[in-house]
Amino acid sequence: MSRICPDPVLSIRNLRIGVGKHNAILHNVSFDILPGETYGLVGESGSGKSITGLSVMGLLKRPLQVTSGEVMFQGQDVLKLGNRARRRLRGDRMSMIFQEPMTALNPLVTVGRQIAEMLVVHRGMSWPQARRKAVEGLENVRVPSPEERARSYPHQLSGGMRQRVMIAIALACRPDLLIADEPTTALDVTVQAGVLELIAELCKAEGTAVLLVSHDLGVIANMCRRVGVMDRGRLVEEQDAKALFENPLHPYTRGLLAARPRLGSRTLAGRGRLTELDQVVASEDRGRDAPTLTTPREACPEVTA
Ligand SMILES: Nc1ncnc2c1ncn2[C@@H]1O[C@H](COP(=O)(O)OP(=O)(O)OP(=O)(O)O)[C@@H](O)[C@H]1O
Repeated sequence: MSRICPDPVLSIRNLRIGVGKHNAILHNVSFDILPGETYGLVGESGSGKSITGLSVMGLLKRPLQVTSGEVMFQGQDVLKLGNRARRRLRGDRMSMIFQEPMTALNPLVTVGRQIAEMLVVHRGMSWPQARRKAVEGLENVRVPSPEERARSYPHQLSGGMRQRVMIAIALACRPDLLIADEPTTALDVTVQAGVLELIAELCKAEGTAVLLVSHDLGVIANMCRRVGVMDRGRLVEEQDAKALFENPLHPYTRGLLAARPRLGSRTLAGRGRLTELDQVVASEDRGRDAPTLTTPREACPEVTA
């Protein structure tokens, strides 16, 4: 029996990004994301994860620019679209959650209005209708007292609540692709797991594909079906998450895995994020040494400098 493989929602082909036209910092990156799939991009700081996500959204800022390649979104090369067409896609069929919601939220506008605005702009709803939907959106992301919170300004909410608002904005128009760039890195460990679970649950319910950018292998292991590993602007390995953690092929990936925090002799990757966080919190409670961290290159000398 033959299986029908759906067309990818996102297909990046030989993407190169440079500082200006010549100084390449992303080199021929290619990967696909299938509808409803959560794909993880992992790698050290500066490896090129964020600029990959930003280029899909059309949010790269000068001096960075795409110098060659294709970013096919639902069969259309978004790099060939004009600014207006890209703005129409953003927030509607593709959206993004950033690490620090305060930089993405408008501090002068209530959160309810910021959610409603997406529905007015992209769905043509009236303001009263969009406002009702915004309250529903806040309820969906489990913001308590959503009616009241809709009238709050971002600074009146906690970091975790602000990130939930960002998720409500990003998912308001039921996008086909969500790019989540380190969505929980800025949050307390106690709220990180809840926010990740929320993203996973809502995207699963809507069939939204997710590009999850993270340096945290525990997060990637818990959330993603497939994983791409980035090292200095190159995608050096791509595997199913389970296979990657059990049998990493590239020396850099082996280094990355060896460099992850360890508690005692047990490794953390491949186990639930909640379990990992529980262990970290428990070890801190007991006043043990914090997990030791090394860089992948220190941990795995095979990796070339
Ligand atoms: N505005 C910019 N001008 C010049 N170089 C930049 C700019 N923004 C990013 N870069 C460079 O692009 C490379 C990739 O950066 P990117 O932010 O994508 O890394 P990352 O893997 O997401 O790391 P992090 O998790 O720290 O953000 C880095 O070498 C960085 O110095």
